[in-house]
Amino acid sequence: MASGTGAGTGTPHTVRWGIMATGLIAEVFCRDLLTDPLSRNVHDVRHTIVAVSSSTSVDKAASFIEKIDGPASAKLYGSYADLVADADVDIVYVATPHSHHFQNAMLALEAGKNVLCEKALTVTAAQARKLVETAEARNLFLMEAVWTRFFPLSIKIRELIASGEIGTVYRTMADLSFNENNEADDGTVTFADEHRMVNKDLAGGALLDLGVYPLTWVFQTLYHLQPEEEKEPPTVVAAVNRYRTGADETTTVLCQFPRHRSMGVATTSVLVGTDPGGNAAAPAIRIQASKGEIQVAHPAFQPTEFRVIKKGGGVDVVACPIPKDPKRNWGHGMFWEADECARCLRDGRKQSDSMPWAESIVIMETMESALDQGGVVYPDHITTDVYDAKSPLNTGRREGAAAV
Ligand SMILES: NC(=O)C1=CN([C@@H]2O[C@H](COP(=O)(O)OP(=O)(O)OC[C@H]3O[C@@H](n4cnc5c(N)ncnc54)[C@H](OP(=O)(O)O)[C@@H]3O)[C@@H](O)[C@H]2O)C=CC1
Ligand SMILES: O=C1OC[C@@H](O)[C@H](O)[C@H]1O
Repeated sequence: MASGTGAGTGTPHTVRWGIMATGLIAEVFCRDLLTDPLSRNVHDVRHTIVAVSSSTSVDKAASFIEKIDGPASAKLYGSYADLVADADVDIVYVATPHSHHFQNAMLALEAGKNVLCEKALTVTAAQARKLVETAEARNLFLMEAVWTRFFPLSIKIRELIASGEIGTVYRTMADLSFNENNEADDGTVTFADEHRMVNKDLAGGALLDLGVYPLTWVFQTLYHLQPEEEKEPPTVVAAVNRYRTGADETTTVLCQFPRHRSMGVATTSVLVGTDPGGNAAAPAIRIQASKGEIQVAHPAFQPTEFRVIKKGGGVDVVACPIPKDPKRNWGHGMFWEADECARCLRDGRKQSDSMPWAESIVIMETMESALDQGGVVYPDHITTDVYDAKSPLNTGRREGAAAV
């Protein structure tokens, strides 16, 4: 469902969020939760933050709620286990590094909580399957937080393709690359080796962090719209260049869908940029079809404009700005995925039609295959699919810290 829904249908359904981790994206997501849904013309759902947890300390949770100008009533926890035990929490937002997603999401599901988990859902496909099995067995909602799928822009593009407006889509090329080169141009990037973007202990690397977005465009245009019985996992051919930390720095993934004679090309890098001049001169995404193509402007994760180009001429430019709540002077676009979670919870749906479990799994399989082909090997303790409530990934003991 897009924005602009539910006007005049009575009291909005309010969802009570528990926030797991207090880093950068948790801050952005929570600021979106705190915006007034009416500022995006949403009338049927609302959000409230009832608890925040930090694995570092209660003080960090307190600073977080202050920083985001969040509700003083929110409970503050110094452990993820305390958060998932809170009876007032309807859904847990997991905002930890990739390495932690499986254990943290399991912690929440095992405690009977619904989960929205940041992308990439897990480090391995087996972990993703285990999360889905657990959610299904416990009758809980689970969704990978691929927020772009819930943008009105994405919905419009999926509708355009489904309506046949550009004919049959045969190829999608999508890129999300950040030029993070150091000024010395010595092949090193601005991230320290310990940073989650390049640190293998945190399942860093271009593909899991950025490449998941070009793959989202490949899948939402070439896979998602196919009839259920015709969906086929792609044949995956990948090339990977590894950074000095062993994580991938530049990765290209070819996805071939033989049944539909279509092909996706997803590229990602931390050494070159999709839009180096910052003027959206080249499209980040090209959805190429028999009667024309759709071009989507950078960045692939937060696009606000696309062009429909018909074979033989004719260009329509479609702007899809992200609404701001004037009272908070804020609007990032993550609220649409939160609205989707709220509607699923309200309606008793355990998975989203726009980001279904099976699709998160097939994308994880695709990324796993690409990383395998490129020789990227992550440490055992973050690739295991054996859940351990006492794993340091759940208790927050940092690498090298004394065992508790
Ligand atoms: N949707 C989007 O646009 C974006 C999504 N992301 C995704 O969000 C997730 C988090 O990224 P981001 O917020 O940038 O990361 P940050 O490093 O800023 O925050 C991660 C948080 O996780 C917690 N954490 C627990 N254990 C560790 C550990 N060993 N090392 C580091 N942090 C730990 C910490 O919170 P605490 O101390 O409170 O427990 C920390 O603040 C990733 O999955 C990333 O892919 C990131 C950016 C944008
Ligand atoms: O999900 C993301 O989107 C925005 C990027 O800046 C960030 O690195 C990535 O995690």
